[in-house]
Amino acid sequence: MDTLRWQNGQLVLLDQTKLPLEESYITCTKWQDVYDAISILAVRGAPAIGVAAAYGSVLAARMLADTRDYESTSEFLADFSECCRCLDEARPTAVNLHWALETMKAAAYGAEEQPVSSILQLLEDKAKSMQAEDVAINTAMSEYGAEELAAAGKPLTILTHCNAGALATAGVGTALGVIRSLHKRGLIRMVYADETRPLLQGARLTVSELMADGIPVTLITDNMAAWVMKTKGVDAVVVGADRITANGDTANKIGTYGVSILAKEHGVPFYVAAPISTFDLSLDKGEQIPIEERNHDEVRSIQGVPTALPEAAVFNPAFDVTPHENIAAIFTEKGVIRKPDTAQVHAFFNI
Ligand SMILES: CSC[C@H]1O[C@H](OP(=O)(O)O)[C@H](O)[C@@H]1O
Repeated sequence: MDTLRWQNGQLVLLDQTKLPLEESYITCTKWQDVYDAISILAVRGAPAIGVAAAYGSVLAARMLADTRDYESTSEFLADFSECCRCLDEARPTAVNLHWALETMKAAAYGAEEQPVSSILQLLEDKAKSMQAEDVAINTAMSEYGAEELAAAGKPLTILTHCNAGALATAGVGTALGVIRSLHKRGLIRMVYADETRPLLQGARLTVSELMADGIPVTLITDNMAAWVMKTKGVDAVVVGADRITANGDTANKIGTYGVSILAKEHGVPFYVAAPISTFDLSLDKGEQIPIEERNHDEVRSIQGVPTALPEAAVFNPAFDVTPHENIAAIFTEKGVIRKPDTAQVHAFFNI
């Protein structure tokens, strides 16, 4: 199952809202299709959202060129930027969406002396290279993370939250990439996967990914994490990320912050695996990260089956922020940031 693939000038997305019981695909022929797919989490996960948006911008560029005979490239670029701005509004927290669209805009403006037809091909090539690069990024990050955790010298029991796997990226995943690499080394005893309410990315996606790879995994409900840490010998927590600020504060799926506190209480090291593109160094600390709030019916139901009265008041933040003090290390494709804080992050980025 490909999370996403560019096929005959169209973006084909695995519809993750239907997994794990149904494998169906959404074919995006215009950028608005990509916007919709991102907003309903048919495609999800920071890196995958970025790559999908990059292809969405290619669809936008083609639509503009097909519907108007531009007198100047600058007019085309202005309209293209507006489409990118609209795509950028699909979801607010994962910075990879913004990073990817800024990258595509920079590529387009870097060729503003060229005719529109050349820019169309350049944008398609750029989106394809972004997808290929994410594959390599995942692999490099996974090795750095596995190397760090292999130092324990024994098979490990890992707890993870949400899905930071192949379904969240173009490659093997971030947190699940580290777990896959550890498994290849014979260093996974068990993975405990939080179901991750309300949308159950852990139960629906992480468990099925790891089972498909023959990696031992046990599904737990989110409220079991503390007891599992206390009674099951969890050696480490490894999660993904959606946005990391300059001091190492990390936004990730709602519930991650609580897991980090439980980990601290039980003396379990807490790790984040994320690509460089997930860092937002324009923000000094996590309280500045925009937190997406989603439809209240996601909390009043499970997979569409009502579990609360329709009038029940609801709070539905899709993410929370783990303070850098709770994070033992951040694994990236360029290396490991241990005990992340502003000084460590700046040193890592040579700022
Ligand atoms: C590899 S990033 C995955 C990251 O994205 C998920 O959020 P969502 O499913 O809402 O896109 C979750 O925070 C994961 O850790």
